This record gives sequence, C-alpha cells and structure tokens, in this order.
Amino acid sequence: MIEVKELSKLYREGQGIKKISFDVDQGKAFGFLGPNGAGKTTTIRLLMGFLKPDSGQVTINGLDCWEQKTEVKKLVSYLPGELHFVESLTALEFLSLIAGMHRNRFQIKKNQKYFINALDLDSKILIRKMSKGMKQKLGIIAALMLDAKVLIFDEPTSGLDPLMQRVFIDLILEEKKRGKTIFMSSHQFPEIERTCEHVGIIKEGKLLAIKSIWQLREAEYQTFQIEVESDEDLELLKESQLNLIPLQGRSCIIRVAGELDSLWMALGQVHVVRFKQHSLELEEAFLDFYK
Ligand SMILES: Nc1ncnc2c1ncn2[C@@H]1O[C@H](COP(=O)(O)OP(=O)(O)OP(=O)(O)O)[C@@H](O)[C@H]1O
Repeated sequence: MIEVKELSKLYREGQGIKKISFDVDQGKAFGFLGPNGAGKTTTIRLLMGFLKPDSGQVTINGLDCWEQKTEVKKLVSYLPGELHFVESLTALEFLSLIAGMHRNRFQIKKNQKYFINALDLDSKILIRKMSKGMKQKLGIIAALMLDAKVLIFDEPTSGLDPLMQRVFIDLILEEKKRGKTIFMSSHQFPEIERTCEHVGIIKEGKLLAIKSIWQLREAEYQTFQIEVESDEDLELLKESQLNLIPLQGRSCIIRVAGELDSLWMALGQVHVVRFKQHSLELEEAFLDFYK
C-alpha cells in the first residue's frame, strides 16, 4: 500500500533524508523510530505530498504522492506532529467543521462520537482552554473519524497520559482489524512494539535497519540478578563465558541473548542464594541502534 524507493530530500543546509526505501502492506503497521532530527517528519511530509522529492519514488496505493497528491489525500488521514487548531472553536465545532468538508458526513459523525467516548474528551470545551494532551486527543479523533484507508501519524501519543496511550494502542489495533494501513513515527518503543509488524530505524537521514518486531524479540537479552553463597562461587561464574556485571557483595547481573543453556550450566556449578529475573529488555535491544 505504501512504497518508498530510494527516496531523498536534502534541505539547503544539507540535512534531510538520503535514499530511504521501505514498504508497508495493506492492513499492516510500520513504526518509524529515530532520535530528534533524524528525518521522520521529513519522510512523512514526502508521503503527504507537502514536499517534492529530490530523487526516488514515494507512492500510496500506486499513486505518486507528489504528482497525484489530491488523489492520495482522499486515501489518507494524517496527524501532524505539531497541531494547529482554530482556537476560538469548541472541540465539537472543530470536528463538525472537518466532517462538513467530507462527503460521508453521517458516518463521520457516528465515528466522531465513538472516538470522543473512547478517548474521554470533553468536546464542549473551547480549544483555547485545552491542555496539550486534550488537543492531542482532538487531533487523534479528527484523524480517526474520517475512516481513511491509510493512517499517517507523526508522534501520535506525545502529550498523552499513560492510560490514554493504552487507549490509543487499542484503537490502532481495532483500525488494523478493519484493514487499515498505518505508518507511525514515534519515540515510544512500547507503542510500536504493540501495534506494528515492522519497525524502521532512522538516524541522520539514513535508514539504519528495518526489523520485524519478531526479529527484535529474538535478539533480545534476558537479564538475571544472581547472588551466590561464597566468593569462590562468584569467581566460578566470572570464569564462565557469561556476560557478567559484578554488583556489591556476592551478587552480579548476568545478561543472556537467546538460549539459556549456558546460564543453567554455569549455575549448576555454584550455590545460588537469590535469583531474580529482570523485566524483558526489548526496548534496550532497540536502543542499541540509537548509539
Ligand atoms: N524546513 C526545513 N529546512 C531546513 N532543514 C530542515 C527543515 N525541516 C527539517 N530540517 C532538518 O532536517 C533534519 C530532519 O528533520 P525532521 O524534522 O525530519 O526530523 P525528525 O526525525 O522528525 O525529528 P524529531 O524527532 O525531533 O521530530 C533535521 O536536521 C532538521 O534540522
């Protein structure tokens, strides 16, 4: 549904994106992660036809995002990273204004109610009086209610509290069940992990890697905190080939990638007093890409 081939856009100062390629199948979600200034928003602007590529191709449903931008816009709903509203309207007035611009107005009104309830937004309040998080909810509702085939979201959960971040994830999963294709930039690994099949990691305008979430899980470390009975036991563990970080006393942290056989073998040689598994560190495996 989304195809990006060797896409480049350089700003006058030299930054931008260089030869980026990826695609997103219909009904799937692609997460786009990377540090500040990496090129996420630039890529999204090219997808939306706001910028003309220097070279390469970007299409949605076979339509060129620059040459056929009017047609593309009919398929896509977009949530910008920085939201600008008519501040003198209430949320409801703003949503009605957006609904009025579209043909399937009745269905949009129905969706609007559903998403207002799901995100628990007080829709009668003036936008001027809304907090950052409330404005973000309004932006999400405006984007989702249009029932577009493709959703392009730039940092959708920025400003949302943890409960609302969860609600957002559930809404995205519902949209996927309805066949929507989703492209989402983020700094939040957990929301990408829970919603996307693939994640692209961008840095300094270059796509460093595209990984399936499944691949990242395979590569993840498991971490254990272990206390042994004697100094000799600790020495034995240190002599093993395990990835070991000594702590105070006779305790240490051991990190294991993949199978745990080597850990069980080493622990079989010593007396273990305390054994604790730390929470999964998928996010840490991903963070290696940032360095
Ligand atoms: N209009 C512009 N003119 C010149 N340079 C720009 C422009 N927009 C972005 N850039 C530069 O291009 C690079 C990529 O910016 P972009 O906004 O795409 O990053 P991002 O990954 O979305 O960052 P963030 O996570 O901070 O939102 C940055 O170095 C930025 O300074």
